[in-house]
Amino acid sequence: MPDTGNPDARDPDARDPDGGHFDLVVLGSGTAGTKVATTCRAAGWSVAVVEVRDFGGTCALRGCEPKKVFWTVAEATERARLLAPRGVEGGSALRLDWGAAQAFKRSFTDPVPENREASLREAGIVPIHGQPCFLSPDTLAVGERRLTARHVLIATGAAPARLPIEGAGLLATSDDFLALEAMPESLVLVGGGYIAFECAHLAARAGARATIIQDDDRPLAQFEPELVARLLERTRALGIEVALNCKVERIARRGQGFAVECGNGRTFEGALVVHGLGRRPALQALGLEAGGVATEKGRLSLDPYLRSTSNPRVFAAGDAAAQGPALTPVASHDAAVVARNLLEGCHTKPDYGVVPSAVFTIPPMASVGLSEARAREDHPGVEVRQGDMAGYQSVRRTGETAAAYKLLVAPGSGLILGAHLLGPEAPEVINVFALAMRAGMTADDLSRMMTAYPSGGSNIASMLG
Ligand SMILES: Cc1cc2nc3c(=O)[nH]c(=O)nc-3n(C[C@H](O)[C@H](O)[C@H](O)COP(=O)(O)OP(=O)(O)OC[C@H]3O[C@@H](n4cnc5c(N)ncnc54)[C@H](O)[C@@H]3O)c2cc1C
Ligand SMILES: NC(=O)c1ccc[n+]([C@@H]2O[C@H](COP(=O)([O-])OP(=O)(O)OC[C@H]3O[C@@H](n4cnc5c(N)ncnc54)[C@H](O)[C@@H]3O)[C@@H](O)[C@H]2O)c1
Repeated sequence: MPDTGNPDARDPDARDPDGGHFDLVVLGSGTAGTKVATTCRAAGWSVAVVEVRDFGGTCALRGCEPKKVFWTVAEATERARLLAPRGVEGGSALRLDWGAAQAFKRSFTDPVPENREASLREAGIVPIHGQPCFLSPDTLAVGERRLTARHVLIATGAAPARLPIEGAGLLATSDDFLALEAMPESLVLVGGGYIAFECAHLAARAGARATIIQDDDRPLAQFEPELVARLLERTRALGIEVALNCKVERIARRGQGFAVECGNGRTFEGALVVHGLGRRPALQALGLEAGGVATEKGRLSLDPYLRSTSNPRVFAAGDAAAQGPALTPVASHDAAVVARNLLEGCHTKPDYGVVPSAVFTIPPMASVGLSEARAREDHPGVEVRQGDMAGYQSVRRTGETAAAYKLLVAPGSGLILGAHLLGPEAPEVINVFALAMRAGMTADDLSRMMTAYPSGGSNIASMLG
């Protein structure tokens, strides 16, 4: 450990095994917490990270990473199936083997807690297991242990939103879904957002009968309606039922499985019912009142620098802060902002202007920047360039039939305001649009850019016309 001249930094754990004073106590070891902890530690601060579950956070253990492992296997299966009549002999008989994919997933997730904890220790950070609870504005209890802190970072992530209906306790979570050893023969996904669509697409490829229930007529409302409509068509063609305008009112056990009853009289049955109703900041049991940390409607009250409005020693980042979309790159961005504000004084605000995101269905859908509706409000006369891509060679050679784009270009300046893509390479190609937007490139600049050919990126010039 480098000698920083700060006595707390030498080894706070050894100095006071039952507690200790730290420059920074971080609550949560996910993307946001780990990045702030390591950045401040590298600057010589004494840092502890308190984690109530395994070290590693949602993305690495129960979110993006394990989901993308399953997606990669499912996508390979689907690709082979689609290309079966075009030369992949035996492709139509292929199916996702969930048990084998689960074992593959665990080869990624199982080592994470030990590795994350070891790398924190190596950096000179003190990892602490347990549930932290504020006792006062600068003191926390973790079991019997007492920690005092110059600063506290709340990076506890999010948890499934509470559903105030009878039988809500019967809902499985995305954690449970991603931990399944075998895929049940049927499942109902309540909510029509990222989690429901991603899980339903995986489940269908593993042979399950999947039903998505959405309370209104706008599933995946963060994405463009035309692209969502195309994805819905493709989703239904896979045999996934998508029930719109169905508000769940009661969940009950029925036989070996469950019945989900909706306000409009419809009932859906499945061996498993999965929560996909949104996630909220995980702030329970933190003793925020004792810490003088104000909340409003279940969210932390933060200033533009991600600092508590009521306790200036406390900051928040990522899903717990809930200032930007609940996504890993946002957690990472928040963390960089908070670390700067802690180390250099509060001058930096987060910038959520260019946040690319993808829903990992098969085919996937991706988006960055403004929606058409928003662009029309903010930029009257916005140019909308849109079209179907099913006939593009890069799409045709995958066998995929659902592919489309919508690009929004500012009138006059020609700047790209938003890009929305559906199709096999959407999550990769969207990053090119994100880069162009971040760099302030115009649509003309971008269409003049050389791209490797043939690739998903080489479609950009055609899309821009
Ligand atoms: C199924 C799923 C799939 C996802 N897929 C994607 C994706 O493909 N791309 C993407 O960008 N985003 C995805 N996300 C969102 C992404 O995972 C989160 O936005 C990101 O992990 C947030 O990081 P964070 O550091 O804020 O919180 P987290 O990673 O959730 O870390 C919070 C940590 O705090 C701990 N904690 C909770 N309460 C306490 C407490 N009281 N005390 C101490 N510790 C506590 C938790 O155990 C956790 O380790 C997905 C989310 C889910 C659920
Ligand atoms: N690929 C990714 O980046 C990814 C994947 C998974 C999760 N996430 C993150 O996690 C968050 C949570 O995911 P999620 O899918 O749970 O939430 P979500 O916000 O994406 O979707 C929730 C859906 O449930 C619907 N809904 C709400 N109440 C309902 C009710 N009573 N009955 C029926 N439908 C109802 C909403 O209208 C919405 O369509 C996402 O918003 C996203 O930020 C990201």
